[in-house]
Amino acid sequence: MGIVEKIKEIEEEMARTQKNKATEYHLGLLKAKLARYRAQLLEPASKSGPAGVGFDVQKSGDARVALIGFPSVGKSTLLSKCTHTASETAAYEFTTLTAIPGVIEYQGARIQLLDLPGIVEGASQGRGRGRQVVATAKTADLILIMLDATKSEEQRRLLEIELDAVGIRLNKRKPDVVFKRRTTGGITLNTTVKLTKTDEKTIRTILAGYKLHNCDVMIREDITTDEFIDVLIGMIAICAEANRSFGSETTTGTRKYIPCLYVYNKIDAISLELVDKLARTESTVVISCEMDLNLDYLIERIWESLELVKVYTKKRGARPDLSDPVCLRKGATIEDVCLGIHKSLVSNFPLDRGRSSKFSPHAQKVSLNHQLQDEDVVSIFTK
Ligand SMILES: Nc1nc2c(ncn2[C@@H]2O[C@H](COP(=O)(O)OP(=O)(O)OP(=O)(O)O)[C@@H](O)[C@H]2O)c(=O)[nH]1
Ligand SMILES: [K+]
Ligand SMILES: [Mg+2]
Repeated sequence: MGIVEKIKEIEEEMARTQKNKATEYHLGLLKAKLARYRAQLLEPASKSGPAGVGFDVQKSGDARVALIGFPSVGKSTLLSKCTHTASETAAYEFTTLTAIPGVIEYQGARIQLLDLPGIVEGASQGRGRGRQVVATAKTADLILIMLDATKSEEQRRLLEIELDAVGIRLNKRKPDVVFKRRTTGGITLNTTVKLTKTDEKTIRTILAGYKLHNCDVMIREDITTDEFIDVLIGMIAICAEANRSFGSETTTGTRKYIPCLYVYNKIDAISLELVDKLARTESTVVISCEMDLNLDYLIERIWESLELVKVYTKKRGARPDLSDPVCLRKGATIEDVCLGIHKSLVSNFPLDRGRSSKFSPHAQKVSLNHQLQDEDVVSIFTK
């Protein structure tokens, strides 16, 4: 029996099984199996080359934003409007056949916007260039799911399914579970909160289902069985990857938690009522590329969603350089600033000295791992 049939069989059994306390444990096992088969399905085929590898476009700038959508929703039109790069646009599907990078300059940041080919249902399973597209999406700091406002609401869910299938979790936080593999000692399961949506027995069954007989698991939030399986598969993939030692973006089993904006284009062609309804939806921006509607607002929302912080650098005895900020991801440290300037700076960093402050005279000496706030001014002393 092939994997696809096995998956179908499990899905049927799950549909047949009533959901209650007595079956929870059995369902957990089925879910674990299902997730494992789906991950296998997405593994690169053994001989047919490195499927699941993204387009070979160099990352550049301070962040990468990927445009994902069905054909002809207006992805290339958007790139051509928001950046100095022209990407071919046309009324027929699959106009764009490769990844086309452009740059959005905003608030001193250089944001790479990637125009990608349109994808179709089943893209994640190797249809068309879809697999390459979704693999590229995995390398993004923000995903723009671009939708045609004149088409059915169904498109949005279909795209989410494709991204989910390659391990992309949109607008979700990674569940707080710590997992450590051991060679002996059995399973140690610790929780810091009361589990109300799953239970210890189910978790142990799932671990056994994965032949994980020796490990430490620490659960720090009230997760569901599905969430547990998801984190577990992600962690197994990371371990497998570490053993293989090639690029992290190639394995589909790993999970990536990426923020996402839903962008409805072509609002010039729908009713005002519908525009209003869509605009009120969470994480959603409505635009018209053709009529230049709301494009500035979209860029503002992109900037916000990326959560970049701007840091100014200052030479000793000089005023801070406000014209050329360094943009970093939220949570970035002094070490990241040093790495951005020159690799050797970190190794030469003598006594953990750096300074970070607002424009106040109360400069503060901080260490390499000090986290930066927006608009901090940083001076680096190597002696
Ligand atoms: N009415 C309307 N049409 C638009 C708008 N934006 C783009 N279009 C049209 O939609 C068609 C497709 O635009 P593209 O930018 O080529 O779409 P795409 O998503 O890049 O398409 P593929 O590369 O084939 O996947 C073109 O005929 C555009 O003129 C818009 O805001 N309103
Ligand atoms: K097109
Ligand atoms: Mg295009």
